[in-house]
Amino acid sequence: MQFIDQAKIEVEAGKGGDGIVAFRREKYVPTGGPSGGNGGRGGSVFFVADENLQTLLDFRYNHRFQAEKGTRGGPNNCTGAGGKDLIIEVPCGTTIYDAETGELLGDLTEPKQTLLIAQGGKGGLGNQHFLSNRNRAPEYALPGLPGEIKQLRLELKLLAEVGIIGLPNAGKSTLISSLSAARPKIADYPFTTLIPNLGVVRKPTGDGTVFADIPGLIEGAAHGAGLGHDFLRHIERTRVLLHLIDATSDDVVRDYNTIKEELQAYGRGLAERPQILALNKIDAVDRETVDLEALATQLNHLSYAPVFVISAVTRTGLEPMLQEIWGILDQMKVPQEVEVFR
Ligand SMILES: Nc1nc2c(ncn2[C@@H]2O[C@H](COP(=O)(O)OP(=O)(O)OP(=O)(O)O)[C@@H](O)[C@H]2O)c(=O)[nH]1
Ligand SMILES: [Mg+2]
Repeated sequence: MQFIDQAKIEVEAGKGGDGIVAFRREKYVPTGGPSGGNGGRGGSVFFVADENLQTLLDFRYNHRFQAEKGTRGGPNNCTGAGGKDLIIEVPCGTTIYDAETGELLGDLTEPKQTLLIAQGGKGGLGNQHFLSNRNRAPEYALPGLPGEIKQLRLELKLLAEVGIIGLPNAGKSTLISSLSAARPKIADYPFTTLIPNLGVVRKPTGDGTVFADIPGLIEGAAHGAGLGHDFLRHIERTRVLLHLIDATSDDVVRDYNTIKEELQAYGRGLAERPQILALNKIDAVDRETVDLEALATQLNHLSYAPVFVISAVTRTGLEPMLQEIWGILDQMKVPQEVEVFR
């Protein structure tokens, strides 16, 4: 499922260091020549594509980026130190526009791909540079030039990795808001008028993973009922399905099967996508009359998928469920080692 994540930032390259006015002062040399060094170059700003980043979430908290200034020139013709370049890491697939003109500045698609975005200012020339036959003692030097400043708009097509599915009212929207505090700013994807909820959930490693709450799954969705086709097409691009089932329903097995049949009817491998089940709303279940353990076991036998019992409202049981999801996603990233028999 694709969405567009956006961020607006300002980058400023470092100003060049000023050139200085100085003269040689040596023993027995009454009037030494000019010796003011040039200023150092200001640091530039670069973008680098990083395959471990998934979203532009970090830019929501950090809008302004500045590279280091160059330092002033020194006496004895010493050139000032250059400012350090600033490297900004962005997810692969980030497109960078000039926010003022709308001009496309670059598209970072490959890991480690680099783009110079704002050039550091040149250092100013020291007075030694202005020595001439006519002026043996120039009293002036040039200031460093300012670094480029740019207002940028970053755009990234987000891929939701985890799709939350289930019947209406199962608690999908509630779950996504319990799992994720921050939400990316989303521009709607052209072919749907309803925007599924997106949430970015942080892994223990700090990376963001995009979860999408996919509404509109009802009986007959695979044949186009409701918004079925559109949403099922979205799910095709997620890697793990989190199937939410209302534990207070009078027949959780029927509910599970309804969605399962829709996935099967749609085909294209959806029914075979790694899936985990979660019996939701356990806070509202009357434990006297409902045996949750037995229900979970029954669903597990039906689906061969891990089953968790959770409450999206009280946030019970969410942690182990997330652990399972991270495990599945990690396994999909790392190619399994293959044993070779000779
Ligand atoms: N007691 C309890 N109620 C819950 C829980 N999760 C969701 N609900 C309630 O269930 C109702 C439906 O929740 P939603 O999150 O809107 O469900 P949904 O799956 O997004 O529904 P649709 O968008 O219509 O498909 C709301 O009244 C929620 O407050 C839970 O863990 N416990
Ligand atoms: Mg909803």
